[in-house]
Amino acid sequence: MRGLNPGLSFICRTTDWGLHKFDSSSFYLIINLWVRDMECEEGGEDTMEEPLFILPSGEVYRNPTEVKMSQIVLPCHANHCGELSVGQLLKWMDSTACLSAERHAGSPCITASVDDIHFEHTIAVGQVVNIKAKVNRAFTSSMEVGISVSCEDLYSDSQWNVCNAFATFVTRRTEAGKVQLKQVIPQTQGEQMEYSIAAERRRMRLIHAEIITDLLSSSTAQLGECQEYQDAVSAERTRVESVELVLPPHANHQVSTFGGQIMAWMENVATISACRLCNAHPTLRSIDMFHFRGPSHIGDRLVLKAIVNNAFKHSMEVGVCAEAYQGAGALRHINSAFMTFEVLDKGGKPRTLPRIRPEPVDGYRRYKEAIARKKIRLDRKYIISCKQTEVPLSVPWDISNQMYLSYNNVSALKIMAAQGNWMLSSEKNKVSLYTLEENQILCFKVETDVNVPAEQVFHLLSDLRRRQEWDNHYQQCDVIIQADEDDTLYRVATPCVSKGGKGQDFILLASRRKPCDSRDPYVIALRSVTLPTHPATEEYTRGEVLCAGFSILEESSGVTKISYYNQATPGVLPYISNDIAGLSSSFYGTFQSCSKYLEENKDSIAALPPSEV
Ligand SMILES: CCCC(=O)SCCNC(=O)CCNC(=O)[C@H](O)C(C)(C)COP(=O)(O)OP(=O)(O)OC[C@H]1O[C@@H](n2cnc3c(N)ncnc32)[C@H](O)[C@@H]1OP(=O)(O)O
Repeated sequence: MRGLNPGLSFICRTTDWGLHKFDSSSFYLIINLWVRDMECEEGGEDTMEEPLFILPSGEVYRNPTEVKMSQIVLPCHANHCGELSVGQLLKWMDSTACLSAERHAGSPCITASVDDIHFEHTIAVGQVVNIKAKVNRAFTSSMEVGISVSCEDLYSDSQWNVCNAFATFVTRRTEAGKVQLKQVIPQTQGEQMEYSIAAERRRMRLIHAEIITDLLSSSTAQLGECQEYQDAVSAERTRVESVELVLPPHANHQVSTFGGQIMAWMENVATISACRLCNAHPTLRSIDMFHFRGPSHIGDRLVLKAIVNNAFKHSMEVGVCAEAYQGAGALRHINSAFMTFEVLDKGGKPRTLPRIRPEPVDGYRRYKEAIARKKIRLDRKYIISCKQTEVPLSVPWDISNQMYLSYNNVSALKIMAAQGNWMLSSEKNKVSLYTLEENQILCFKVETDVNVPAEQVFHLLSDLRRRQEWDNHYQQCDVIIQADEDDTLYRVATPCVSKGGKGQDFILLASRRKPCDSRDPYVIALRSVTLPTHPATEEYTRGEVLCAGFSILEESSGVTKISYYNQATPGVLPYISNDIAGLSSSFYGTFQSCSKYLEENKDSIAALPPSEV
């Protein structure tokens, strides 16, 4: 039963609403879900496949935008080590994703960007590459396409994941102007989840360049002088410049330069550059976002430049840039990316790399920026790539991981909200309490309708300082840092629940999001973070929240559904006591005072100028 003692009674300490308890029906639910979870793992099911979804007509549902490509890796697709060249893989990924985008749009589409990609495995000649792409969400003229790549060994009948990527495609403008794409209607739970998180990924994508620039300028300023290493390789030695004439075979079906071909050329020069540092075969591990800044056409000369920006113990960062010109025309910036390489020994372990000696001025800048980007990448890996259950409760917050922490905060809440197997536990005065256990985490959802427009509910609930006005579990709430317009760090203190005991305090990151379109809810996500300026004190027990928050959706004019979510982690489950009545009455009481407060104050919120709502 994985740490669960059926004889124990349970008390769950949730962030906001004090101590809550469960009854035996909840306990039965927890056990059942746990057992189901274990059976899945032991059965060794293919985790890459979504379960079949049967339509009311009895037919098996298949996403209408889904496109699949399978390719046997031949020697002509491979490098001299017999591994599929990543450039070739990028071409196949781009084509598959473009066909999916065009299936949704019904018109020609171009690649605008491809988010960061991390390659888990190399693929050998003779193995099969299976690529699957589908449109997760359409915005105005752009859409996010999710791409999954797996490798299949036909002789051993085994499959494994190679990478996942998200690409943004844009429909070509017509003479009438920008095209408005039709919406994607998610059908399965997986599609619902991707649809919901796509909005958050888009937000991050569009601010990515600006945020990274700010981060680099603040963090490189803190770095001291470059370290001098004996036997370091001069960065100049790794510089590569190569030109390609864009010929008809390099064009896509719309007669502009095929995006996959540009990425493949970039990967080629980056590999040469990496090889010059280590004099060995480098393996590409990850690529930081490709952004296609402008088009290129047949007859263009594409100038590709690469250089090793910095080499660390086991990895190096190569900067690559693609520029185009026609005849005597000026250079146009087409694309830039950063690629991380490793050199593997015979046992597949990363080898120690030679260090780099940068050139003065620009070389130093690139060297320092590579250190800052490495930290950002590690933070990203730690926060985003970890499974939710592996992320420690409180992650240290700092300016360099702010973007990924707030992404993680919002997406974790959206993932919880998109779960389809919530079970109604109890209902009272139109407030419903649901429970769900996933991956050893017990989740709660409390839902009610209020006669207040969603925007006003959002305004009131997203300022945690105002919560004391309706929630007596919030004793004190102060803003510590206003990270940006939508992300705030608070310290919240709650009163003690037992006689003579201590109160609890929390350091919370609150991330608020307005809807991307009318089908989206307003979201207020909360999670614990740690801040060196706010350590735990003697006076309070430091409490932690893995994932909590509100989803606020206007169902009809002036009627809004408020859903409050919270998670209890395995760590607190053993302390949970067997009394759902306590849990329910606390949730009901708090929710009712919240609804009452909203309805009483809606006029004062409505009177606020639009900029403040
Ligand atoms: C067979 C594979 C397909 C191919 O080979 S395509 C060839 C390679 N790709 C290219 O040549 C594209 C070159 N880039 C361009 O033409 C332009 O930059 C591009 C993508 C049209 C965007 O131009 P803009 O002037 O920014 O146009 P816009 O402001 O109206 O925006 C249009 C929609 O694009 C989105 N967008 C712009 N930059 C982005 C980015 N970095 N990442 C993700 N999305 C991005 C933007 O949000 C807008 O979306 P929406 O219309 O609001 O839904």
